[in-house]
Amino acid sequence: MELRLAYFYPTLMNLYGDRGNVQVLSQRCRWRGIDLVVDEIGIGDRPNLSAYDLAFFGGGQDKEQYKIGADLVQTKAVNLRASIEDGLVMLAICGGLQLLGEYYRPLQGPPLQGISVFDLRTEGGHVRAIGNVIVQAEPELGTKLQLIGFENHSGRTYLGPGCRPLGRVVKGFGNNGKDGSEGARYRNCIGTYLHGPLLPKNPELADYLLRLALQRKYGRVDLAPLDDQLEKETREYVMSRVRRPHFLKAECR
Ligand SMILES: NC(=O)CC[C@H](N)C(=O)O
Repeated sequence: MELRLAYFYPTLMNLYGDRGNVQVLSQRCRWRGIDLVVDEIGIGDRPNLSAYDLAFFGGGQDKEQYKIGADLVQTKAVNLRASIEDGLVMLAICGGLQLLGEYYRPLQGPPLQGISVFDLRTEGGHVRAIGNVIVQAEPELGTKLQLIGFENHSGRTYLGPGCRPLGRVVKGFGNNGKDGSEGARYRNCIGTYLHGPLLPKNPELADYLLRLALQRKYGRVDLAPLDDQLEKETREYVMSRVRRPHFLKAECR
């Protein structure tokens, strides 16, 4: 079996080792004899996204978001929106999540237009949300699934009725520090503020994405279980040390 993954802006949108998410998907496929072909999609590229099963879009600082923002809207929005409607499985982290919404208005500088895959809007806040996060995933992802990660963002994201959250914040800040929501979901597209990178610490989520992609492409899912003992020990260690989030001034970006 073969899956193809479109990796958006890998050199610019790669905060806190977000690239590790793609490495985890590749390795978990390899261990199961599935070939994951990764194509890097950069500024100016016009990929035929209907040829892909998965897509990944990492986080970035405001300055990187400004570098790719116009390209995303002008050369990729139509194709990407259509593919997500068609069931493309996508994971977007932090700055990527924000640009899949309607807009991100940073604290300084003009607003960045998003591509409205998600019904959400993001406003820059005066203090950054920084710290470890625990999220209780929504039941569709697994009734007992808790996700862990690290957040560092100025943006406060507010979801509209057209998308659901990825989960509820147990510890940390999440989308906006007020309504308890974290991340967003629309069809097979998941967005989250969790860096870390996310998937090495949350292998269940990696397999959830692979299952969706295999189901869509082959109509069946055959994912052999893996030995995740090391990942489980890492999670337990991190969870035992998660404290309340702390905040720095926005100028410290
Ligand atoms: N960690 C990130 O991807 C940051 C996203 C955005 N620049 C913000 O500060 O909100």
